[in-house]
Amino acid sequence: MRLDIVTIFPAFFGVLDVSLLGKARASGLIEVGVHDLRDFTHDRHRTVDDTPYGGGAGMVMKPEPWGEALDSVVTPSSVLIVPSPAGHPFTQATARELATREHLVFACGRYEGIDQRVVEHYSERTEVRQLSVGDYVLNGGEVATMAMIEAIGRLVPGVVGNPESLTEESHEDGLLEYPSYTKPPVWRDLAVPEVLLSGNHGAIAAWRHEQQLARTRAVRPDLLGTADSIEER
Ligand SMILES: COC(=O)c1ccnc(N)c1
Repeated sequence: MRLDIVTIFPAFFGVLDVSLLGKARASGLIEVGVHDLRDFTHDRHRTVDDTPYGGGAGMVMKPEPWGEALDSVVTPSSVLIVPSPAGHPFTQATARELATREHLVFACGRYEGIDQRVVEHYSERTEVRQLSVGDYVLNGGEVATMAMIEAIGRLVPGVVGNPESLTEESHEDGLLEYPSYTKPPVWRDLAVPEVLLSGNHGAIAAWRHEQQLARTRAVRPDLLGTADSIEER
């Protein structure tokens, strides 16, 4: 998989050289290119924004630099991802799907966003996905892009050492994950649930599934379908 990121803060993505993704890059599983949008400007001030047509507060990112920057990385088989609070929800299912793609390009907008014609133009040439990481606003797409890259990157085969650890996580099966415990068996008078020490794998699996259902009902009832589908889970 190759990732290309266009941003006015390229240094922000230096962290991709460490952590899990650092190893994925070193092993060649994931190639990452970070591009400074200002390198695609031609004026002395390296201008990337201007006032909005129709008035209003803030500034809008100009289409010309974005056109030159994206032309340098986007191909017909790319997925152009534009992080936006107005985007479709980015979920674990989205991450799973994008982890199967060969080339992802992230366009990190700032200010009041990118001139809409950029999305319009590239939608004619490649797959464009406007994606939101939650119902809140950030100052720029960089943090959202980092979150999406981590969620996607860890699902790329070979990136996470033990693929088993990916199957029992929150949202993988539509439920929140069960609580986890490790040694010591008692800590500050708090004991690990007996069933987990029983060695009875059937009882442990049943307890964990019940914990998933209880947690999901309590914290994220929106993830549960109709009543009958809950029992099927
Ligand atoms: C500027 O980008 C955002 O504010 C943003 C991007 C993706 N998801 C969000 N919830 C916000």
